[in-house]
Amino acid sequence: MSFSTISVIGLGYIGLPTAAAFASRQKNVVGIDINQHAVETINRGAIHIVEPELDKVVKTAVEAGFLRASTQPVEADAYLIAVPTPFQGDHEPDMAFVKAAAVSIAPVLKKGALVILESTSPVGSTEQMAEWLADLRPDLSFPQQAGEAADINVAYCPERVLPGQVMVELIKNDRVIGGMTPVCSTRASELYKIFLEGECVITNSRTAEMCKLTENSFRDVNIAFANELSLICADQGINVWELIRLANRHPRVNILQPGPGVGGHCIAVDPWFIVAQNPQQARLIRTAREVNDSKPHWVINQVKAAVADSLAESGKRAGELKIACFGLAFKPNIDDLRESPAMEIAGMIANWHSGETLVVEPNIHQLPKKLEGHCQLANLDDALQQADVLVMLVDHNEFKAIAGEKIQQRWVVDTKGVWR
Ligand SMILES: NC(=O)C1=CN([C@@H]2O[C@H](COP(=O)(O)OP(=O)(O)OC[C@H]3O[C@@H](n4cnc5c(N)ncnc54)[C@H](O)[C@@H]3O)[C@@H](O)[C@H]2O)C=CC1
Ligand SMILES: CC(=O)N[C@@H]1[C@@H](OP(=O)(O)OP(=O)(O)OC[C@H]2O[C@@H](n3ccc(=O)[nH]c3=O)[C@H](O)[C@@H]2O)O[C@H](C(=O)O)[C@@H](O)[C@@H]1O
Repeated sequence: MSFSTISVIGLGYIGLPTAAAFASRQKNVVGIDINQHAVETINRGAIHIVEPELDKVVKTAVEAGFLRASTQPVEADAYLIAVPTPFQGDHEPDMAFVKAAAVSIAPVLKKGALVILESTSPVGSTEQMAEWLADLRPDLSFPQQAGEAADINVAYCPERVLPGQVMVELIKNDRVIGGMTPVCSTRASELYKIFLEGECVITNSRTAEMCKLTENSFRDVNIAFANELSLICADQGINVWELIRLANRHPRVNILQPGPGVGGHCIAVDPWFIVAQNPQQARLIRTAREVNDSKPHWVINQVKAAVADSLAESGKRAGELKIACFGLAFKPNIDDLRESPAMEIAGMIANWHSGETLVVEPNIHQLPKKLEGHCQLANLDDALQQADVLVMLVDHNEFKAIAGEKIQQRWVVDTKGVWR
């Protein structure tokens, strides 16, 4: 069966670009979201999130009539579910959004439909989702009972785009396709081939789920290695960035970069899904999470030491001393503050410091609520002129371009090694 109507459930950083990619290939796409504001914005041909090039693709698709958004699920030939999968409690995966999405499409499912889970999910989630659907639609057969002959095909197809490059990577990256049966995989591959230039690599749903978690855990473990090195080097009086540059000259060594910690809502979250399912075996993955999560606290101690040195040198009282934090985003040149270690550090500094804490973040116009009343949003030049202690947290292009003489004679804590 061909795909004349495609429905994407969840129109956020993943769902909206995916919906727009299908619509740009002249497929009839209906995006579903529980967020009324997102739905209205998209139906105006605008976007509610920041991602380069997405605005143009959405505008064209909406104006051409191929993309529309709604809060009400519709009958479709294929459904892609891209809703959040955060953790809850002691880092347990929270599948409530996926369940709600599955429950919402169950009444409109028709024989022959394909349902794809894209949300990053623990192993077994696709089978669980198929169970939820089967319970609600006893009149239809699903792969867990009917195998290849099922009325509804179900697959897990994870997304691996990098925020900031989504519109390129969505099309170019290879895609792992984890069907519950080979027929499910074939149909899912046919669907993605509508816009995909990368390859569809077929496996089963459990392996595809684990593959997504593995990719992000791999990155987390490697960043933890760099962060651990930064602690060791600080103790040994060695410049960690020079060390990594040198070590990376080895043909088989490729160390990532240390920083203030690991942020974003993926790398700092997904490895916990493996730990939650396999706590005994996932020792390295857990430790990497702990190393990365503890980095902001180490940075705070560095800041406290710099403040003590600055006070001793200047003879000022603590309340007279100004600290400037450079960057709040979770990584360079974006405005996304989710799970950002820079935010955590700025907040901790402001709570601890009795003087003024300035924050420079060129990608936002207003301080997030958490920091309101505790810090002041300052422009780059004012912060450079006024602050006694400079804390570099995010290597935004604007900060990398600061001339060396502007930061001289100040106490500097540089978590990204850009002002060395
Ligand atoms: N953002 C990224 O770079 C990547 C995200 N992922 C994964 O993709 C999934 C989605 O992530 P994002 O798009 O970043 O999240 P997001 O938070 O930007 O968007 C999710 C959207 O789903 C909507 N939603 C929630 N429950 C719903 C429901 N029952 N029905 C309809 N809509 C509903 C929300 O209102 C929101 O607009 C997550 O599992 C995430 O881990 C995977 C790869 C990359
Ligand atoms: C394996 C991998 O590269 N996964 C990507 C990742 O996107 P995300 O933007 O979260 O990753 P990132 O650029 O590594 O940034 C995560 C965090 O790690 C930090 N970071 C990154 C690289 C590095 O050398 N040092 C470092 O400290 C960043 O500053 C940031 O705080 O997670 C995405 C996701 O799953 O949402 C995934 O689609 C992306 O392909």
